[in-house]
Amino acid sequence: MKTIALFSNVSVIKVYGEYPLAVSNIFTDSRQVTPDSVFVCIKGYTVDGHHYISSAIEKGASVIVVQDIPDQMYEDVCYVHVRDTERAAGHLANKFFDYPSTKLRIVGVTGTNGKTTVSSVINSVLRREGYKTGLSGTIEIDIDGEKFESKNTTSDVLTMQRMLKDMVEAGVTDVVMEVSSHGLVLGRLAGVDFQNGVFTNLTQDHLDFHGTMEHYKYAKGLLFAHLGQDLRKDKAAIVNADDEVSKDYITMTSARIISYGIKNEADFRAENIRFHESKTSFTLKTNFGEYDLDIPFIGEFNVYNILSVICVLWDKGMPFERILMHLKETPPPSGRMEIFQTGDKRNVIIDYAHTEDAIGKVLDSIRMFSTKKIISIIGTGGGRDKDKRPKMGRIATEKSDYCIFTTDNPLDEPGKEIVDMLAAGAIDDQFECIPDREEAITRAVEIAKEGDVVLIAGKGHENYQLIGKEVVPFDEKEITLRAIRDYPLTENIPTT
Ligand SMILES: CC(=O)N[C@H]1[C@@H](OP(=O)(O)OP(=O)(O)OC[C@H]2O[C@@H](n3ccc(=O)[nH]c3=O)[C@H](O)[C@@H]2O)O[C@H](CO)[C@@H](O)[C@@H]1O[C@H](C)C(=O)N[C@@H](C)C(=O)N[C@H](CCC(=O)O)C(=O)O
Ligand SMILES: Nc1ncnc2c1ncn2[C@@H]1O[C@H](COP(=O)(O)OP(=O)(O)OP(=O)(O)O)[C@@H](O)[C@H]1O
Ligand SMILES: N[C@H](CCC[C@H](N)C(=O)O)C(=O)O
Ligand SMILES: [Mg+2]
Repeated sequence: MKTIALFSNVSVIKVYGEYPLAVSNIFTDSRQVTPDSVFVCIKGYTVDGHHYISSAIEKGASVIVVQDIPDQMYEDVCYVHVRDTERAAGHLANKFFDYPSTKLRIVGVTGTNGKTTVSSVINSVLRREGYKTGLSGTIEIDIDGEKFESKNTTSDVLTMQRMLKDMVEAGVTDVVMEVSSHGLVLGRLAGVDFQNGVFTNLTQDHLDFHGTMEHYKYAKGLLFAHLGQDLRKDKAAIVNADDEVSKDYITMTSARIISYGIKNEADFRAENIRFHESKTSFTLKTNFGEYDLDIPFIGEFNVYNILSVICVLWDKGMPFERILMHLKETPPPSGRMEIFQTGDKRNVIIDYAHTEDAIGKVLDSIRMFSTKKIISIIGTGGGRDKDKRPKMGRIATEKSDYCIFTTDNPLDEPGKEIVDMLAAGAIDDQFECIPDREEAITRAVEIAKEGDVVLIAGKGHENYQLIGKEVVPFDEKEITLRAIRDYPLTENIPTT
């Protein structure tokens, strides 16, 4: 692309040297740089991209975008000084990849919990119906069935625009994207033209990053601001009528509003909900009729998730009977309330709950069909929102019969510190602390009796533990099966 054209929308303070006629690519990571490309220096939380200018030039970068003017400048290299390199990266990426989001119908899903579940189900139903789709979120990036690793729930602005361009080239028409609060405030979604914004819920998480719930609420609201005020584009915000915060989000957009809920009045409302061991039934009330529905999901929270899915699919114009037909047969994504078939009479559930709200709701759901004891394994990540730890410990002890507090990606934080903070919230002494997660799982299986439920919370689909700087392979299913073999039930006396 012509360099002058590429920079036409960027607020440039000064250009040192001359723009080369054209550039071949853009990067924010020096390790990926290829010849004749643009390298944008981003000041990160860990390092400053300006430190990698030499390395980017060695790899052939011909334009360097800086926020701080370097002491030494090489001849033959063009330096572009801007006020904010992160913002510039958003403009450059959109321009370079030719505004791919405007060629796609994009659904953005935000909220503290439920984003992966909702996005995955929307994507699966659209595919079953024959749409060519793209999915991006916590578990993976999936372009019409081809899967790629996803480093973040919402990718950095360059990965985002490159991914959307790849989706356009693959013939994708509809995209479902998880939108994290970090993604919204860190400019990762700059320029993304959403057709739908979905709000699941807002409860405590990520206060290490956002500081207060008010800032966290505002961050998620930015998705609805992204939907914009241009009424020539047909856009809809899909909000949870039972979450107070929806009122604030409605004021942030002029898009059409579609609401769903269970308690309050809503366009799509679930009534007469019946919970079963491996499915949930309810009556869906709409302005155009009532429908009975069975979904292969457990828990009231999943009724909310599926209601939001219905709103999106309906807004896309999918025939209603077909939506309902597909939903009967579309399972949850991996590691979300997954009943792990071990062949043993101890029941094991693998779930991704890592907030107070999710743990409480998951335990309530299990309690609804479980007549024996619930043993929960609860952990949190190192360095993250420390304030949520005692709250997670409290709700877990309140709603389980026994808890084992452990680690879940401790990073550089000592495991003991993490488990002690979880235990600080315990309401009784029915718990123990085992920082080593493998030992914690083994212990839970060892003490569980026939019919008991072992809930392994926090990691869901993750097949690793982040310890220090290491990514240690960690397979909860393998560990569980080993524990079942090492501690067979016959040695246990069944609970009465
Ligand atoms: C706090 C945070 O968001 N950090 C993100 C940030 O990392 P960072 O600021 O540490 O980056 P850095 O390592 O300092 O690097 C700065 C710059 O130097 C460049 N660099 C670095 C090294 C090098 O050799 N050469 C080089 O050019 C980097 O490419 C980068 O441009 O930029 C990285 C690249 O975009 C992100 O992957 C990283 O996410 C980390 C992994 C992370 O854990 N983020 C979490 C907090 C997060 O964003 N979570 C949300 C989910 C929340 C939810 O689910 O609700 C998410 O969307 O994932
Ligand atoms: N609507 C909901 N309300 C409360 N808890 C939920 C809801 N949906 C799912 N959960 C719980 O939260 C966990 C995470 O769900 P999911 O992965 O769908 O959310 P997410 O928003 O994508 O999370 P993350 O931000 O960590 O990627 C689930 O395993 C379940 O325990
Ligand atoms: N999206 C969540 C993932 C948490 C997953 C859990 N396994 C942990 O590491 O705490 C976050 O960024 O906090
Ligand atoms: Mg997710």
